[in-house]
Amino acid sequence: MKTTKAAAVSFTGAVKTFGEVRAVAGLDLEIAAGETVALLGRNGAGKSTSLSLLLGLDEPDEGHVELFGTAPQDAVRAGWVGAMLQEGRAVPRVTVAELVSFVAGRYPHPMDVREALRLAGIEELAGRRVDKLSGGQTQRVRFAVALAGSPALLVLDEPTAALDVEARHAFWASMRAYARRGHTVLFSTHYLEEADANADRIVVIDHGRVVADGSGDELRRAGGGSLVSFDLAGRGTAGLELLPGVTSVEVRGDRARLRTEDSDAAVLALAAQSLVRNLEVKTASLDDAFMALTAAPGASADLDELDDPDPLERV
Ligand SMILES: Nc1ncnc2c1ncn2[C@@H]1O[C@H](COP(=O)(O)OP(=O)(O)OP(=O)(O)O)[C@@H](O)[C@H]1O
Repeated sequence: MKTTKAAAVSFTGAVKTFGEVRAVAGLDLEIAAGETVALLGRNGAGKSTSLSLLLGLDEPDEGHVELFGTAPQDAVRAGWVGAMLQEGRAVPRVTVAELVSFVAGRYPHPMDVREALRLAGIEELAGRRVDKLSGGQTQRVRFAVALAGSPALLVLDEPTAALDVEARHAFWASMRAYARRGHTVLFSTHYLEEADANADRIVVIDHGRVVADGSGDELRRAGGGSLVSFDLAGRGTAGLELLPGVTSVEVRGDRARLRTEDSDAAVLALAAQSLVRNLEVKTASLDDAFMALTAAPGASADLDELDDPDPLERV
């Protein structure tokens, strides 16, 4: 039964196992109605499986998943949910407008078809056959299909994966416009900057459970702290892990980098040991924080990768 108080999305101890693999391993997550939430995680972290549970495409082995206080299948059947998934075969021989109209017709309070095409940026494709489109065009048709029912909850699995830069900007502008109307949006992505710019909240999952949940700034603080780099000039690394606030020590060639929660105290301690050659202090990026939050215990990060991230910070 739908109540105004119920969360839009609620995972309680959800588990989904495939043979030996615990794809979702005790997921607890609540998303309030009206929130826009990004789901981040490395390849295989469990994002798509979590979205399948949420959409009622799969059942959890343990725990519960609810949408608006009811079972996912019931919420989907009631027309409260629209989804854009990574896969899905194109329907042959129908036009874009026919497909979007067909989907809209299955919802109780659909969006005007032209409005859905406009929001997805594909008005000019209305008369084109859906099985004759490019990858990016197909992706935007999927977005129009997800919007067609004017759903209270919009679920988007890697929505910008095949889009060029201009299409990405247009997509996020439309997504935000839709969210501003009071709808709940949950999207998964590998693009940290896109998550930071377009979500109220970022949920990081790793090995099938939530490892961080907050705004981009909160994640930077939780996972990153500050990075203090300097030349070792032949000196060893013994004792560096004991300096104030230091949570990790990485060494590449003759250069060391400390991740620390107290960069001022760490720098003073380094100065006392005359270890301030080519000293550099910077706040961790969201990319750094993400890698720290999802790194396997004992894994060492590649300094080149951290110092020269992809402009879009894809993870
Ligand atoms: N149907 C399935 N059968 C067997 N294993 C599966 C199945 N679906 C997912 N898995 C495994 O479960 C784990 C989680 O996969 P999932 O697709 O949910 O991750 P993801 O975070 O969406 O990854 P990506 O970013 O690569 O899309 C992986 O180890 C994957 O190989």
